[in-house]
Amino acid sequence: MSATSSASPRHSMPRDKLKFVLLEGIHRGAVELLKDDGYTQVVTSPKALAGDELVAAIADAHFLGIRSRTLLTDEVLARAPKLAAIGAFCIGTNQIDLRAAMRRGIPVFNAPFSNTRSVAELVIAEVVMLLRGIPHKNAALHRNEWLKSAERSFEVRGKTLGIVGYGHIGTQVGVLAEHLGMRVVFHDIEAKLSLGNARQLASLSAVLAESDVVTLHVPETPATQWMVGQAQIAAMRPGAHLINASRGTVVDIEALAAALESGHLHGAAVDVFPQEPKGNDTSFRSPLTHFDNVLLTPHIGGSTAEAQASIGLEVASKLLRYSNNGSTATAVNFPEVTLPEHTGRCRLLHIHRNVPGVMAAVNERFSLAGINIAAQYLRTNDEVGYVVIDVEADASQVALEQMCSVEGTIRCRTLY
Ligand SMILES: NC(=O)c1ccc[n+]([C@@H]2O[C@H](COP(=O)([O-])OP(=O)(O)OC[C@H]3O[C@@H](n4cnc5c(N)ncnc54)[C@H](O)[C@@H]3O)[C@@H](O)[C@H]2O)c1
Ligand SMILES: O=C(O)[C@H](O)COP(=O)(O)O
Repeated sequence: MSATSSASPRHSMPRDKLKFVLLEGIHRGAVELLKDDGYTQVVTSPKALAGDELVAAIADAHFLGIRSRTLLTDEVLARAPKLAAIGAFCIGTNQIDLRAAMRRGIPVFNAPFSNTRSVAELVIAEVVMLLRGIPHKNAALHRNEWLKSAERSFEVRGKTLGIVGYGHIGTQVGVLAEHLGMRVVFHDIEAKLSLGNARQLASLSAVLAESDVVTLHVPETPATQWMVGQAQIAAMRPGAHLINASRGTVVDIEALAAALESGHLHGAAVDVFPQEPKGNDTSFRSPLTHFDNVLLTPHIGGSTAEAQASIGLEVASKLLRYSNNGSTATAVNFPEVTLPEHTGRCRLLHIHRNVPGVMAAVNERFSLAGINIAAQYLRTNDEVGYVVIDVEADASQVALEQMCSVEGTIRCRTLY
């Protein structure tokens, strides 16, 4: 495969010349899958990189794998000219400038539900722990203080769980909570099919007012940034608990700390933070470390053996499929083209600006050069078009040159 600009069309590169860079301790199963498929150049790092270190690491990478902590801005992408695709080995893709990647002709793939169950199980465990007051009692006992008491210790049965963001994780949490006998209410910006006896309420404030525990499962977007601040926490029931395993920017930590300090909230569980360390060798600071009644976890909602193994295979497979076959199915920022095998033919991939005349120019050039198009697949969005063309193998060089020199080309490459 080669990812080229219109100025320098090239033929396919052998798999062992293509470089994968996998950051943030991506599961070894991904590395094995890539190597088994002939991609021998796989460079790994256990932590997230930033600044010059990141730029140096991806300067000659064809494929990049990250998790939630590597920030891929347009400036960073501009310094990775060979980058053909990005794999987010997680659910969230807010750490990537998706539009910038699309404009550079780089599809982004993720694992939309491989760690869903892991997050849901952690949240359910936290609901039980918080309602029993375990974080506080556990911390006290570690200090040799014996707090045998039923004060502020409750069963979850019959209590109300408020879910904000009723998507993959939110629905799983709701189902598990009902199995424990909880009442489930939720808020989502979309009308959602309620599972079990869950009820969608009209507003966030209605959920806050009705819930003994509120758990957040929204993505990071402009609308969810700091969506739970002083006013929203004040609207929660006195003695309620807050759980955040979504993104650190969803909750105003200072407001949460103030509500814990005043006793308005009886506890919280927080897995994600506005600033998170890049690796395990960096120390962590937060106003929340001061509170015994707060369960703090280092963004490990999705960090189980099962989830990481599954994510490793899922996202590596998507990158392989794009590299070997051209398929962009399930890409989160790109026109999705699902393709059959192309045995015996040459496959040309062309990513272009979606402006009038590009496809006409491609087809006209092929026609003038006498190249027969065996199959053609096209998908576009507002800005970008992705066309895949199968031609007879002996026409591949001319076809690639014709296609890559069309005005509006962002990237083009060929597969065999
Ligand atoms: N802690 C972890 O390790 C961990 C693991 C996986 C995912 N996450 C985070 O959890 C988030 C949710 O994951 P998911 O798989 O359930 O996503 P999802 O896309 O399936 O569900 C998100 C839901 O939030 C809703 N939503 C969006 N904006 C909203 C708003 N402003 N108000 C109310 N609802 C809104 C959406 O309509 C959707 O139903 C991810 O985006 C990721 O940031 C964290
Ligand atoms: O978006 C996600 O899937 C979670 O936040 C997990 O991210 P991680 O892979 O960095 O743990």
